Amino acid sequence: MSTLSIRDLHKSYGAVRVLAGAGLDAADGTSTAILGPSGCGKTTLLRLVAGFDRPDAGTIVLAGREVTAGRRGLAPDKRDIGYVAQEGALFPHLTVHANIAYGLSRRTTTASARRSRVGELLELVSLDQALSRRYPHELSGGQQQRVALARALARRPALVLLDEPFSSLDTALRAATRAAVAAALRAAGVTTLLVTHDPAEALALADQVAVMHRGAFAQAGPARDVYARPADLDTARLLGPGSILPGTVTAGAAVCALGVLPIAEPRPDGDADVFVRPGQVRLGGTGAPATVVAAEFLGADTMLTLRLADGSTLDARVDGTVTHGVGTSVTVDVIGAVHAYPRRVVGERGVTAAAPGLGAA
Ligand SMILES: Nc1ncnc2c1ncn2[C@@H]1O[C@H](COP(=O)(O)OP(=O)(O)OP(=O)(O)O)[C@@H](O)[C@H]1O
Repeated sequence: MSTLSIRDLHKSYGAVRVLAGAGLDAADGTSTAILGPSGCGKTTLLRLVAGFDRPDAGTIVLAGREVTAGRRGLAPDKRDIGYVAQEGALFPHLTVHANIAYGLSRRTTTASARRSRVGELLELVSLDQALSRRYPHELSGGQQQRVALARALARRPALVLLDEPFSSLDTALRAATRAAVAAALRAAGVTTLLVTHDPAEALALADQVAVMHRGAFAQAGPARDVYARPADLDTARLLGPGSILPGTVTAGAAVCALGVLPIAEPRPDGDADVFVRPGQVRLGGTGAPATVVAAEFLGADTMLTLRLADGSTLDARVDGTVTHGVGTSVTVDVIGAVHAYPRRVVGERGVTAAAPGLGAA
């Protein structure tokens, strides 16, 4: 059963069209990551679901109830939604306990029931009970985000919305907070919508990844499926780095400066952009000749930029112990299937479009 059903949502601010027919379903108890480039409309979509703003057209159904019905739609506080903003937005003058208990009604719950619920929630988000007497400024950024999640979960909402909840945290804190939040959400069994522009975050946290471009969803599905078969070149690039090589699809295989390569999904014959991830490239063997034009040492890995025989460049992620200087001649092979998309051409007014006669990606 779907907790959330979004259909054909449209929203413009003045002349700026932000959402253009966005549609998405989130099944009960699952987590969905909305992944998209900056400005594609992710936060706007979340705000419409939360009820902070009204769509121009389209419907949002939450737990079987159309919350967009009527002139104003259902008020945000009646939607049974928990919201975690980019920087937690805890009340600075309230303790951790009071922040988490904020949404628990004093009319319907006793002080001891509230204390015990706050204790449960602190445990759920892996925070020490002793923190409950502290104020937000006495917590690290990661702890603040976990308190914000505990507060959002306090009333056992049908849906939790997370708007880039880890973006203000540094790398180490980010990984630990992400793991704690993911575990808490799983344990709570609550349906979750997470907005992010970080592919690692989307792929690691979510059951479903929904890719948004220019106000609509290009693709949605299980994280592994979307990563293995991105619907278009923009989606492939959004999910992680890769090189785009000119080539063709011929008899079901990609043909480019790297040779004849298997492709991940069937494509019609024709000119193509061939997309290769840096981790797929192996040096040595009998592969295509290339020259190292740049090398960046990253610790465990080294990122090499290679020039191929036809002049195109290819990024390769190799072991950090490999020391190939600029100018070194190497050979390269590709592991696994690559992606190939009908070649995009720049239109008369600078608009990119699929090359004629190749159909949609
Ligand atoms: N209230 C508003 N008035 C005018 N324009 C707005 C308003 N809210 C959003 N926009 C515009 O809508 C577009 C989408 O914004 P939105 O915040 O939804 O994008 P986003 O995908 O969440 O981006 P980011 O990842 O950078 O946060 C942007 O061009 C933004 O400037």
